[in-house]
Amino acid sequence: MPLLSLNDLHVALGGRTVLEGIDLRLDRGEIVTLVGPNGSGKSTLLRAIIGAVQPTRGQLVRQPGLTIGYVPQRLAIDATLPMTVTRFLNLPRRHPKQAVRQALEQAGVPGLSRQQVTDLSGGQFQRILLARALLEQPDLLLLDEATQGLDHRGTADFYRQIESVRRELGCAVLMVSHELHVVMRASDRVVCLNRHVCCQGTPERVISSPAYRELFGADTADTLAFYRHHHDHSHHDAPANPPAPSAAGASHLEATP
Ligand SMILES: Nc1ncnc2c1ncn2[C@@H]1O[C@H](COP(=O)(O)OP(=O)(O)OP(=O)(O)O)[C@@H](O)[C@H]1O
Repeated sequence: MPLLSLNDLHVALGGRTVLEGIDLRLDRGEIVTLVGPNGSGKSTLLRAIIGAVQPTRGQLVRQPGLTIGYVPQRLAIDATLPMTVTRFLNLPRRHPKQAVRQALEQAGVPGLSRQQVTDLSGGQFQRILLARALLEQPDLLLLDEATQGLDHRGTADFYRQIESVRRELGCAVLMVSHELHVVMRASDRVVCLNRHVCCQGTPERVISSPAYRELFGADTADTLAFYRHHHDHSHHDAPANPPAPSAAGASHLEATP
């Protein structure tokens, strides 16, 4: 049984259909990225999965006992409120000390427990939100543009952390991202959304599909291909984050550096 399956899912907000006929299945251990233009329904889809919005038609079937960790697009914290990271992670309910320590380690920020939340950098705060989601021991981790506002390095580091979380916990990850060039390396599958699912498959298949090119432009697809070249040779300056091997059977888009 899949962790989650959406069958012909429709969602209407304010009397307008924003998601239409969504069929999607998520299995344990896979990293799936949702891409799509602004307003295409990506956040709404995540919110439907956590139960914050109700489908108007279709089915959303969760594996019994499924636990979901959710990292929202943004979270406003009252800057005048003194609060340590540990205290923040224990809201709204307390967790054992060991669990908090472990979540911070898994999020890649083991040393931040006593830091004031308001003193954290943007990248550190996103890691704390990730730790908060990991406290739930999720089978499925949902990330809604979790790297918004981070620089290129911070973004790449964050996605590397997500891959390590997936390895350690064996959870599935569904993430919304606009940073396609970075996400390409970390995703097993890309789902392109524009109210309905336009196309889905391995990153290579999606960027070369006509539906994707129509939405984002052929230029974007060609630029992205550059980021996923395959190394059968060595460089003098090895990249800090070498591209992951491509999935078997994927169409091969290659650019020479
Ligand atoms: N509470 C609401 N009431 C009415 N319409 C809404 C509501 N929330 C979202 N919408 C509309 O639903 C559509 C999808 O919004 P959503 O936030 O899911 O898109 P998105 O793909 O995540 O966008 P972005 O990339 O800009 O974050 C948009 O047209 C938005 O205006």
